[in-house]
Amino acid sequence: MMDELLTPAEMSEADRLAIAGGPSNGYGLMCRAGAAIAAAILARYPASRHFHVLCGPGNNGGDGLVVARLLADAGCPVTAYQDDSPRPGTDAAMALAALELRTRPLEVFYAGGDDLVVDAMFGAGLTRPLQGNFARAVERANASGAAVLAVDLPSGLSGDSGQVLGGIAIRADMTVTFFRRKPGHLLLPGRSLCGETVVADIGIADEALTTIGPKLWQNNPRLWQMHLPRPTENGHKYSRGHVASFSGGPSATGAARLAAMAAARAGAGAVTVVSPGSAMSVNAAHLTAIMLRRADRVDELADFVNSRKVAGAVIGPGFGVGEHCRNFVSALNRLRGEEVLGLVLDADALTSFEEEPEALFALLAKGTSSVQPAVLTPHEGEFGRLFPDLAGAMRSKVERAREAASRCTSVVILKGPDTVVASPDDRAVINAHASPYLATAGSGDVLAGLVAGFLAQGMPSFEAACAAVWIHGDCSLRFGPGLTADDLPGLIPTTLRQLVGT
Ligand SMILES: NC(=O)C1=CN([C@@H]2O[C@H](COP(=O)(O)OP(=O)(O)OC[C@H]3O[C@@H](n4cnc5c(N)ncnc54)[C@H](OP(=O)(O)O)[C@@H]3O)[C@@H](O)[C@H]2O)[C@@H](O)CC1
Ligand SMILES: Nc1ncnc2c1ncn2[C@@H]1O[C@H](COP(=O)(O)OP(=O)(O)O)[C@@H](O)[C@H]1O
Ligand SMILES: [K+]
Repeated sequence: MMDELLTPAEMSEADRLAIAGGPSNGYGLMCRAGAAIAAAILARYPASRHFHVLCGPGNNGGDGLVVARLLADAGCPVTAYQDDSPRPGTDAAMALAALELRTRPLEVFYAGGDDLVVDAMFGAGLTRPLQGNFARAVERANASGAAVLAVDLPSGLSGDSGQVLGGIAIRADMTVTFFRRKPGHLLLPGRSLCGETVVADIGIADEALTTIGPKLWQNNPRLWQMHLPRPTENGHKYSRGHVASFSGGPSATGAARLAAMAAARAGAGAVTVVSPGSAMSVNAAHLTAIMLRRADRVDELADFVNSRKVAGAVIGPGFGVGEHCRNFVSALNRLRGEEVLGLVLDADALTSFEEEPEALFALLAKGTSSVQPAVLTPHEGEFGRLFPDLAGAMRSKVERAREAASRCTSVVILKGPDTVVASPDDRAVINAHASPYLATAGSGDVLAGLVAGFLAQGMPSFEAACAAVWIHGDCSLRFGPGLTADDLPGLIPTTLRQLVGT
């Protein structure tokens, strides 16, 4: 499985283990890395007019020096640029010694539109913003119109967070990294700076992963496909999971219906929109397969959940912010682990706790391991209301989601173009399988309903959340332009059929 993501620190541990286990030493790995890059260049950009290799002072630069040597050996017109020679005794110093070309200073670098620029300035070891000749070389490369291939990571980009340190980074057409992808290849803006990312095998054995024990993956069906619910031959509608989706008042009912339809398409055998009395007639006018039940008070809610075997609940979309919402959330949470298998809190159910997030965290911290964690589905705005100190881009989105999941003892789906799903047990995924056409009103309601549909069928919370995010994204990719949230539930069956069969 290639879905593990390694932080730069974990990658350097993988390098260390590979070197300790032999047969390659550090220079051997560097030569393999350089060979993989040169092969990619000759396969993709063989007709470039000139090959410019920008080298930094560390091992990323060392990879570049190997590339320059191999391109020259292949008869390509190549210039290598480097300001400071690598420290004596390092692998990069060996790469420089093996290069028969004389390197040129970075300040003379200039590329034309038909050239190829190989960015080997900085990779995993970037510690501070690019300045001086490095920053100017990045500007010239980005403005040149030449194709740009980045070694390991575009220079200026943090492999940990996907953030650009200091505002300037290489914009690559292709990035070749080694062994496994890094979070920065998938998190934004990193993903859009990498271009196509290719992972090269440089001879590091997969066993290194056993020692490192990474807990971050690229979201992919391989991680959760075996947990997807399948109906049993002798099942009935309630044994397939009954989901309750909670509606707001008469002018805010659509969101709960979108979530309800998504839960039904996820395979829940029965789905009920639970509505305040004031919105019963609006909801009734728009529902057919989905059932309808009135509940204005907590005792009515509890009565319904207990009598109708509700296994999953989604509350928040269009529900309304305030005390009534807090009361319903805490009533549902009391039932979580008893009647209700799974609870999804979205939108207003999160915002309602803006003034007292600790109260929500205390509610959700159910002690017994037999109770599935709740699933929270904030976008960045809602996330900032519950976790103000974790808002903003100062820390990696993965770290922020993980910290949030631990605080609220729940699975957190931190939505956006690079949605992160984090579990309180520290597992996390980054999702890159989605179309920007998902940025349309109501698509988050569909996602929340999908999660509830899977939870009601007994799927574990983390896997249910990851599956819902990927399937939601897959639907958007298949539909493309013109997508509205109303289209999404109807797209779910085709994706599901590919994952579970007929
Ligand atoms: N390990 C292995 O065996 C293998 C590793 N491989 C390759 O190694 C790469 C990682 O190498 P690396 O650790 O040497 O880091 P790298 O990205 O070259 O930068 C470190 C140097 O840059 C400097 N520096 C940092 N930021 C700076 C700035 N803004 N402006 C100026 N200077 C700055 C920093 O200086 P310092 O911060 O220490 O002052 C240090 O000198 C990895 O991406 C992959 O390509 C492959 O060959 C496979 C085998
Ligand atoms: N640029 C994008 N690329 C991919 N997915 C996106 C993008 N922007 C938003 N999304 C996804 O669309 C959904 C929007 O949800 P949300 O913000 O709650 O909207 P709403 O409240 O209108 O339903 C989330 O699943 C989010 O991850
Ligand atoms: K680089």
